[in-house]
Amino acid sequence: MYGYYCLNPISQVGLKEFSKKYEQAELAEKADAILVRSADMHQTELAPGVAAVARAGAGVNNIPLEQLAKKGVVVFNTPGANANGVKEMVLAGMLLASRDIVGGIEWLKSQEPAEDLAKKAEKEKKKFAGCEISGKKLGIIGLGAIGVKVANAAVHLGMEVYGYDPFISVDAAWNLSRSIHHINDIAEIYRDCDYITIHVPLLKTTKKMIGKEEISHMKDGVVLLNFARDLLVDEEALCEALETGKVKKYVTDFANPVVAKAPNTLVTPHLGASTEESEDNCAVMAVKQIMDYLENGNIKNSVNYPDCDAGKCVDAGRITINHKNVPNMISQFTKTLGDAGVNIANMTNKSKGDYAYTMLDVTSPIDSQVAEALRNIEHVYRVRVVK
Ligand SMILES: NC(=O)c1ccc[n+]([C@@H]2O[C@H](COP(=O)([O-])OP(=O)(O)OC[C@H]3O[C@@H](n4cnc5c(N)ncnc54)[C@H](O)[C@@H]3O)[C@@H](O)[C@H]2O)c1
Ligand SMILES: O=C(O)[C@H](O)COP(=O)(O)O
Repeated sequence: MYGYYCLNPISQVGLKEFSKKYEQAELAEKADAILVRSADMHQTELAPGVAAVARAGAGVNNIPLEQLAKKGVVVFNTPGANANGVKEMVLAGMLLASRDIVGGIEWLKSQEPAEDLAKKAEKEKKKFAGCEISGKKLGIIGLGAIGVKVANAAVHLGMEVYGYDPFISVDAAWNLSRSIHHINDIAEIYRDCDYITIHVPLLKTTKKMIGKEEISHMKDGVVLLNFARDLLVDEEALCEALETGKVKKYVTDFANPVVAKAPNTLVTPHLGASTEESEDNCAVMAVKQIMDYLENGNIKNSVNYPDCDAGKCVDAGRITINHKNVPNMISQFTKTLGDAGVNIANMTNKSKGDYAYTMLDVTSPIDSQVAEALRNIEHVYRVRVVK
């Protein structure tokens, strides 16, 4: 039996994908795999039995990826599974920033339901008027799963769309509508766009990427949307720009004390992926990835180890090794197996940055002594006898 533990509530549709070989552990220490959404895992000490963490979602800044990689814990996410949910929120955000729809609704709620209400509303409506998004210029920073969907939808809404992503994937590029202007210099987005939306991961290199300098290059009255992570924006600089009207509206999915008291800000409580569909999609993908990893050792959509797929094991045994990406590891593995008289039928080795993963299918069952000998090799983080 395998055990899983959920650090956040995870969609039942996803959890039902677990086969009979799985049960929900009462304690995280008893689990082979952890499922998580936005819970902060940076201070969480995982038990040695935990082999995998699956983030049912995209952003992994809540997970200590390096630290877990060094313990041989593979961290997965679910790329694209909640992208449509976020896209719809971004479109709603642009519309809410363009006319004072929220203000209008609140005004009406505050009125007595008197006979002359319709007349009064006609008189007041100019206070809540605004502009249309059709014909306006939208700049998208980050053309991944979400950025591409926002770009294509905005084209259909009549916007002129400018996209910037120096690391765009081939898949994302293929999915992008041909009418999107591909921008190589982000300054063009700041200079020309009426609406700017950010869809990049929070990394050391992207933290506060929108600061005082960047805002100063933006058009007066720009609308800034942030459905990615709050720390991407220097919110002190942003508040100044909101006060002066340089930024007309800031639409963000991330509540914090700074934006909560800032003027001209529309804050939603991290709702981007909170739809039935996105929650189900993410959970299903996360669960499938965990099962394939625990049962077969295959890695798909990991963010700290390379993807590696050897299919189902048809030989007598399969052993997987998480290790540092340094010279002379494979020769030590093959020597250890060779010395123990174990014949290798198939071998796959992949690396990602400092970390590597080796899958070995062997023609005789692996005993615990051989596994222990592999564990004792320097720079080996984890050895699993999968079969
Ligand atoms: N509000 C929500 O509920 C919600 C939901 C999903 C994702 N997110 C956030 O949105 C982010 C993006 O999600 P995604 O699914 O599109 O991820 P993704 O990995 O598919 O796309 C991210 C894109 O950003 C690009 N990028 C990285 N650094 C860049 C830079 N400096 N400049 C321009 N582009 C850069 C990458 O090349 C990639 O194409 C996530 O990391 C997460 O933080 C928020
Ligand atoms: O990165 C993500 O996928 C989103 O921020 C969604 O987070 P959530 O799963 O906690 O809603």
